[in-house]
Amino acid sequence: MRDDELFSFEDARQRLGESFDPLPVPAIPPADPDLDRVVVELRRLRDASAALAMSEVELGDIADRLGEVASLLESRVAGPADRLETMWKGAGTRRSNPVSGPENPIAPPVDFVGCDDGSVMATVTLGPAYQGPPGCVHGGISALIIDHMMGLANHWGGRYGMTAHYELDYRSPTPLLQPLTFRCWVHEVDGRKTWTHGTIHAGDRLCVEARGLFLEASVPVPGQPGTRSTVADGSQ
Ligand SMILES: CCCCCCCC(=O)SCCNC(=O)CCNC(=O)[C@H](O)C(C)(C)COP(=O)(O)OP(=O)(O)OC[C@H]1O[C@@H](n2cnc3c(N)ncnc32)[C@H](O)[C@@H]1OP(=O)(O)O
Repeated sequence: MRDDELFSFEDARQRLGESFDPLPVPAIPPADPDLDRVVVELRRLRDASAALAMSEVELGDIADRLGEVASLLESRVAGPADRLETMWKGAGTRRSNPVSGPENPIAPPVDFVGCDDGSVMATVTLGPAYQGPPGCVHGGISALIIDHMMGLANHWGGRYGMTAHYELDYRSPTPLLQPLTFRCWVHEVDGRKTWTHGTIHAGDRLCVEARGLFLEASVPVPGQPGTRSTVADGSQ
């Protein structure tokens, strides 16, 4: 097989044959609209804070005001252990995962689309909060997004599993502040094993190639004795 064939998604669906039976992810149930608004505001703070160091802002006053809000929230929300249990109810972690979760301020967020060709695709522009080399996306952020997206591509291809092995080639710098196209697709399946590939492009330029091996597996769900999650659909 030629190297470029390893990174061709166009025949992903054909390659999967009869086993390509997309399992659409149901729409995320809406939450209290004010909850989503809170996270939108937190993301604005995240992006603004990346530029504070050289600003003219009176930072002492800002720190005091943010501290008041943080104290108010901390005194009223469940602790991390309780939250780990409740976040598996309803939409599961689809609302809280660090890549696309509307409740997670560190999620850029990334919105994914399942394509007829068997791949999953997303276009996202990342800002300075995700910087690694000057003006470029941190390599770990690229890895985070693709790993998560491979899980969705597996789901879209009728597969599931946990990442057992994952490798990336960073082919050229991945720019901040420009639209990036992420694409992932199931490359090969064998029993419990799914090999999934992914790419990031800036325009026509290839930035990252990734390969992952996923193994069918399950883990216990916090707070639900006897229940295990297969990481099949992003929630259960
Ligand atoms: C929808 C949203 C999705 C989000 C997706 C996010 C994806 C993730 O980040 S998952 C989190 C990161 N991954 C993990 O934490 C996994 C931790 N690892 C594990 O739990 C285990 O190693 C697990 C379950 C993957 C495999 O364990 P186990 O089932 O015992 O596998 P095991 O029986 O040893 O091996 C099965 C086969 O896989 C192969 N294999 C196992 N691990 C590897 C590996 N790292 N590299 C290559 N091959 C491997 C074995 O050689 C064996 O092959 P064969 O059957 O041909 O002999």
